[in-house]
Amino acid sequence: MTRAVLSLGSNLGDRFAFLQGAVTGLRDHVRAVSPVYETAAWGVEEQPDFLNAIVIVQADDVDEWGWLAKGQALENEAGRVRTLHWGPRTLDVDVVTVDGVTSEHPDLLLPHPGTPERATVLIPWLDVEPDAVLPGHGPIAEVMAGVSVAGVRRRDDLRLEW
Ligand SMILES: Nc1ncnc2c1ncn2[C@@H]1O[C@H](COP(=O)(O)OP(=O)(O)OP(=O)(O)O)[C@@H](O)[C@H]1O
Ligand SMILES: Nc1nc2c(c(=O)[nH]1)N=C(CO)CN2
Repeated sequence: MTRAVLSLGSNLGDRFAFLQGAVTGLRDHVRAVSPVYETAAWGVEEQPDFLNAIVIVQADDVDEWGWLAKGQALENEAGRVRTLHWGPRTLDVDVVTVDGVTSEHPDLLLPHPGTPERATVLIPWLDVEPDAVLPGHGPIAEVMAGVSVAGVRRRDDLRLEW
């Protein structure tokens, strides 16, 4: 059995519908879904704001590569076109962590190396798992203490169904 933390992001088209589509696609495996956050883009800053959320999933028969494949299938279903690195996208699904698994394979780095710097991941993750630990970095509450919360706003008017 594996349990994974997935990060969802969208900043093109009907952003909320793309996040909801991903959660619906994962529904057999979903254990928790965070609130939705409106977030200023990092990386390439001249692009529309993102909606971000975290989903906790669990399954008997899905390993870390299986979670990556499910995420990529959902991105493809959302019509994602790969253009600019860190550029706009209808749907991004990152595998943040998989319990008990670390990986240095470039196609599947675990934990996802961006996590310790990204309030867009840490804030929604804290909402659903306040005691979570990021392997190699410690409790996420402590990691978050060193990260700016600027540009991250909770959207209580948006709620993902699962
Ligand atoms: N933990 C991971 N989760 C998702 N994709 C990963 C992970 N580790 C490595 N990758 C690889 O990253 C590539 C996808 O990169 P993508 O274009 O989505 O990056 P990005 O979302 O723009 O940037 P970032 O990965 O920094 O969030 C894929 O080839 C995938 O195999
Ligand atoms: N706020 C925000 N900015 C981003 C995001 C994201 O999910 N949220 N994802 C990116 C590429 O992975 C690039 N920039």
